Amino acid sequence: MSDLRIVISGAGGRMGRALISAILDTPGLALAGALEYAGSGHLGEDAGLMAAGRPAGVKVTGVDAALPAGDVVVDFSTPAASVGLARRLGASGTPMVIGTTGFSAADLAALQEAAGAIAIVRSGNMSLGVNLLAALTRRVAQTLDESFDIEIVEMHHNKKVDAPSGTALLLGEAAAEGRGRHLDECADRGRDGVTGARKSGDIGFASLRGGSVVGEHVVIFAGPSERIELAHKAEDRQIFARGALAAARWVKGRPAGLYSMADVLGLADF
Ligand SMILES: NC(=O)C1=CN([C@@H]2O[C@H](COP(=O)(O)OP(=O)(O)OC[C@H]3O[C@@H](n4cnc5c(N)ncnc54)[C@H](OP(=O)(O)O)[C@@H]3O)[C@@H](O)[C@H]2O)C=CC1
Ligand SMILES: O=C(O)C1=N[C@H](C(=O)O)C[C@H](O)C1
Repeated sequence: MSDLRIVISGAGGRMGRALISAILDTPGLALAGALEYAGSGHLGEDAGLMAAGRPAGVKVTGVDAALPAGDVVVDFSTPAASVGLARRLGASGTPMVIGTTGFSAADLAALQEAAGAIAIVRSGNMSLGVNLLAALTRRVAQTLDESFDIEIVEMHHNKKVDAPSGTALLLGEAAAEGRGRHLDECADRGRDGVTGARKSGDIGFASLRGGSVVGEHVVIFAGPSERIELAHKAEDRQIFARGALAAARWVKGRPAGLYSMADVLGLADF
């Protein structure tokens, strides 16, 4: 069988480089393109040298040169870039895996629309561990009543630009779903000053930033005289790269639609 040809969008970033390195190390996968924006200082570099210190024979290019050779596009860039790319891929029918976070409600609506034309897997976290944690969070939230307050604490490196993290929101959505609610109705995304007592049923978020932390999340169920904590600690970005590449294999040939990592990992009915 021929190799799956993957185009990486956001190629020069932390995740872009982790993905290129993983593709070069994985039999059955081929790097077909490495995409950056028009003014990027990486344009023209060999993507393999940039990411892994060994040539791949694929240059970092703009969108026009990068897209045509790919079976699947894997995108870890910025919300505006991801939305633009998803719209553009509608014309070729090329499926897409999106790991980017920090989307607005309007961005998410645009991705939903784009998924009318192509298959898209989108997840705020591509790792097996976090997606299992989300399934556990849904179960625990379903089991406990609202005398248990749900708080989600996350910590990331000091270069991260969005908060709460995409993972924290994914976990919050799982908790809200477990309670039969929608996160938009009950999220408390930041406290400062005299905020008043905590509202029962809210799902609270707190974000810490510092150093080189890859990504840590704790879901706290704080009840009367006892507390349950479910936690995940990412030690290496390769866990996200592995998940994204599994999603790339899975999404090729799927009908148009918006899919999650729970679909890819078979956790949807967990
Ligand atoms: N779902 C998951 O499992 C994970 C998701 N993420 C998310 O992925 C995203 C990227 O993270 P990370 O790699 O750490 O961030 P980086 O800032 O290191 O990488 C983003 C890259 O995208 C580039 N870029 C900017 N605009 C465009 C464009 N129009 N087209 C193509 N590339 C563009 C940036 O270039 P420049 O730097 O020059 O602006 C940069 O090289 C974030 O939203 C992050 O939260 C991260 C890890 C795991
Ligand atoms: O920006 C990051 O680094 C990460 N972003 C994702 C998020 O927003 O949750 C996933 C991971 O935690 C790392």
